[in-house]
Amino acid sequence: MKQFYNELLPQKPDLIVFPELCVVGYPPKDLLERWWFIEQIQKAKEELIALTSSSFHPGIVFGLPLPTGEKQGKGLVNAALLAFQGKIIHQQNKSLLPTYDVFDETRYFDPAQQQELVAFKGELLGISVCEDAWNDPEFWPKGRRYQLDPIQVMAEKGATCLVNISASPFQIGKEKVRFRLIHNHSQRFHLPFVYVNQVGGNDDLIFDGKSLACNNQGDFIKKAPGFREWARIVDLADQSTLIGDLFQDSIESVFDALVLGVQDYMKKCGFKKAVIGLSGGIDSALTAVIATRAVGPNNVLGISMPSPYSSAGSIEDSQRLSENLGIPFEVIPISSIYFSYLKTLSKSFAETKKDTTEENLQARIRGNILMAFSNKYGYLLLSTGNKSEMATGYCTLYGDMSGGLAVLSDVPKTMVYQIADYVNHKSEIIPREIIQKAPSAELKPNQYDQDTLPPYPVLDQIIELWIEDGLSVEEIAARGFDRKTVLWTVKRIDRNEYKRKQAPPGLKVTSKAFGSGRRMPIATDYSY
Ligand SMILES: Nc1ncnc2c1ncn2[C@@H]1O[C@H](COP(=O)(O)OP(=O)(O)OC[C@H]2O[C@@H]([n+]3cccc(C(=O)O)c3)[C@H](O)[C@@H]2O)[C@@H](O)[C@H]1O
Ligand SMILES: Nc1ncnc2c1ncn2[C@@H]1O[C@H](COP(=O)(O)OP(=O)(O)OP(=O)(O)O)[C@@H](O)[C@H]1O
Ligand SMILES: NC(=O)CC[C@H](N)C(=O)O
Repeated sequence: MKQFYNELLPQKPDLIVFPELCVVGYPPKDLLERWWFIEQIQKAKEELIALTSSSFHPGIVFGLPLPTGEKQGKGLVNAALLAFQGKIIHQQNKSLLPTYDVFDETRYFDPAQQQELVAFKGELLGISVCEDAWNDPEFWPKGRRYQLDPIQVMAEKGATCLVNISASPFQIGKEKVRFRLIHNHSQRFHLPFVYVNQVGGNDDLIFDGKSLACNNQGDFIKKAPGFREWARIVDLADQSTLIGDLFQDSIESVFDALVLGVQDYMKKCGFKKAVIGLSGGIDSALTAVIATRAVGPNNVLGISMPSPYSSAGSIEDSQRLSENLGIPFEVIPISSIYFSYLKTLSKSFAETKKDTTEENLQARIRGNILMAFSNKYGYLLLSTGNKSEMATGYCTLYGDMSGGLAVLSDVPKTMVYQIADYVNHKSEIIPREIIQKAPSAELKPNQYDQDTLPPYPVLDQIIELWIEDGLSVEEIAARGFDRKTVLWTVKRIDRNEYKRKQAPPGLKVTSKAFGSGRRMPIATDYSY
């Protein structure tokens, strides 16, 4: 923050705006329950105020948790402060505390009691915090709506300029929603609107930035690029509106989001290098591309671990992928370990037939080897399972589910292919053979995903309707899907909740990811 402040000073801005809770990151979760954490926030606040002490310096708006000093309630607010000439000249707390999906703000914060404006350099500023700008019926199709509209209150009190500081995580299609939201406010009240969003990854959430500003007609006059920190001066009287393609293509933005998610997870957790099991399949290939883009080719190790059931292509294709990416590559055959396991267990399993037990042994041997590299060299193991597999439990607990971060766990298999096509749009990075081969776990002879699962285009639509849209079995079937397939899929999704509870955290890119925003019981028995 200080660096940006100092960089912008020579351009003599009036006001510098930073995002919601920028002092602590979003969401700080139960750290907010530690008194020493709150004390550190106070120190950071004083340092930021001190930046503005010279009378030549601009004001700054920034977001942070602040104690209310009250014995009642939660005792904290999610606040926006305006500091100027070494003092706080305005505090506006957040009114609408989102408590749904990944948001849990009523657990920690008390809502604002009122909306106030602040006079600043000839303007009356209406400063709001993220969700306070989201009370627009257009965006709550299921009827959820707050009674209060803080933006309307500020406009009616006579604001001449609206500022919203946000921590709005990425999800597919959300960019357009935010644009419409801010445009609507600006046009409705004939006021300029400055919207400043966080950027960076925090665990499962990826903040894409893409801050923007409208003039008093609702025309966009500045848009920040996505997925990187950026600061520019905006003249709110500017009438030269942005035209052309305002929205980033959604597949490209999912790729960028995943890269940033991996990059920040590794940086913030102290990992320099990552390790990935390369099967010659598309999931591990795409994971390797994302990791390479995130931390550079010298920091990603690909390991091929052929078993008796691996196709010849599994090693060759992985090797070609590694060459294309410029990442180091090792081959560690697992056949002898696998046969040794079978021998060790042969007496105990003598009366039994081969089943998934033997399949899973291979996945677990690979998981063990990858974790040995993680332990020995401090690599982060990236797991490769996609959303379709995580939904249906088509993955082995303590096997291919091993790892610290599940890069694709919110990316349906059909989207994995779309992202792979995007990756290859300029030149072939993922070898064509990897994209064209039929998905196979290669854990027994002639095993293909489609022998166990419905075709991915069908499966992914059912998953979306069940998980993201919350439809019932009957509603999904009414959309033209075979009822038996729908029932099989949703039962399998429910039955595999136990696996997802033990899975590594995954990066959220859809409106409903498995993770902090979807809380389901494991032990359930209800009719569909
Ligand atoms: N409610 C519950 N709470 C806690 N634990 C529960 C449980 N229900 C079952 N379990 C346990 O879970 C075990 C079954 O889970 P698990 O051991 O994972 O094995 P399972 O799900 O039976 O088998 C894994 C399946 O995934 C396929 N696979 C594996 C690896 C990669 C890929 C791929 O294409 O990427 C596919 C593989 O071919 C097989 O069909 C049971 O033996 C039981 O111990
Ligand atoms: N032969 C192998 N060598 C190295 N890693 C493997 C191998 N087979 C499987 N894995 C690891 O286990 C994960 C699950 O792979 P699997 O081949 O079973 O199915 P998949 O979900 O179709 O993945 P992929 O598309 O990457 O093959 C792979 O992504 C990879 O990380
Ligand atoms: N931090 C917030 O208040 C985020 C909630 C808001 N609806 C968003 O996703 O942008």
